[in-house]
Amino acid sequence: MIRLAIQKSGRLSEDSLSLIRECGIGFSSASSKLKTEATNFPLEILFLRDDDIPGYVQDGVADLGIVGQNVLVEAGLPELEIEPLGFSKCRLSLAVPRGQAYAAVADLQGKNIATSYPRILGEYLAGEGVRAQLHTISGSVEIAPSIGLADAICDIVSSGSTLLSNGLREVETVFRSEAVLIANRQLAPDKQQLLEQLRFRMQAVRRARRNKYILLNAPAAALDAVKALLPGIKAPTVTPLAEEGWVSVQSVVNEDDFWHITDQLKAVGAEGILVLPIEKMIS
Ligand SMILES: Nc1ncnc2c1ncn2[C@@H]1O[C@H](COP(=O)(O)OP(=O)(O)OP(=O)(O)O)[C@@H](O)[C@H]1O
Ligand SMILES: O=P(O)(O)OC[C@H]1O[C@H](OP(=O)(O)OP(=O)(O)O)[C@H](O)[C@@H]1O
Ligand SMILES: [Mg+2]
Repeated sequence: MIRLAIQKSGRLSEDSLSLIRECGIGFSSASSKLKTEATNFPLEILFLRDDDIPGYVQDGVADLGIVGQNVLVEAGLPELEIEPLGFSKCRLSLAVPRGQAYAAVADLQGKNIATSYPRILGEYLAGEGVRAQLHTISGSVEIAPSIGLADAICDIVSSGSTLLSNGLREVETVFRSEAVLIANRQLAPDKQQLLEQLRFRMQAVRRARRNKYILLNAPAAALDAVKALLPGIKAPTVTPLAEEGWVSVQSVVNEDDFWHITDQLKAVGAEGILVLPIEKMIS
């Protein structure tokens, strides 16, 4: 049995649970339960505050964890990271009141900065040669300037709407973060094997999420152009259509390139383009 710690409730919870489910692992998740066992994989899930997860994995209380890189690095345990998971992407940024003049990070010299990330911010400012007083607070950091607690803040930003509604302006990106899988460094061989199985499934799920299955019809004369646009995993599948001079092409396309490639496919004469989600993708 391997133990995985995930956030009980917050920004990481839903995506962590869906990732485990998409790995084909079933479990019951009553919101009051702090621990559950998977029904079809030797896995126990612990539901914790995210700040506690790196320490628990380091100490072996949990074998694995899902946590934001911001929390992991702030805990001083970046070496526990083994796999980026592609969700909960955000950044740690410095922000100042909108009306306040700001040209460069040197303007923060001698200022009071409120943050929940004193280690990451401290290292960043030291790298920039700036000395400032850091005030560590554990939440609602964005209100610090308006209540006279600080001249600037450093906190998590995603859409920027929290900064906007608190009259703040983002001025520097200090750190970029996403959710990662972390693991204890001294797992017993049987747990190491379970970790590898889980990691393999997570990679297949992530690869599938990043790609789409594409089917289209094209004039045979345009086949070389279509093949060049859709190289697929190895090569696209090409089958003749019942109509002379036409072929059907099936391939895999990266989600990020999808719209751009579709425009080019239409330009070379492709028709009836169908795009389907992929459930798992094993390379
Ligand atoms: N707005 C956001 N967009 C994307 N990711 C975010 C956002 N806010 C936070 N995150 C990521 O999700 C993690 C958890 O955020 P959340 O706000 O739920 O933490 P928390 O309030 O500290 O939770 P807990 O109660 O578990 O301590 C953060 O550490 C960060 O990695
Ligand atoms: O740039 P935005 O999209 O506005 O996101 C940023 C906000 O999101 C997080 O807080 P969250 O909403 O998770 O609440 P919390 O402070 O209770 O953790 C974070 O602490 C910021 O305040
Ligand atoms: Mg927390």
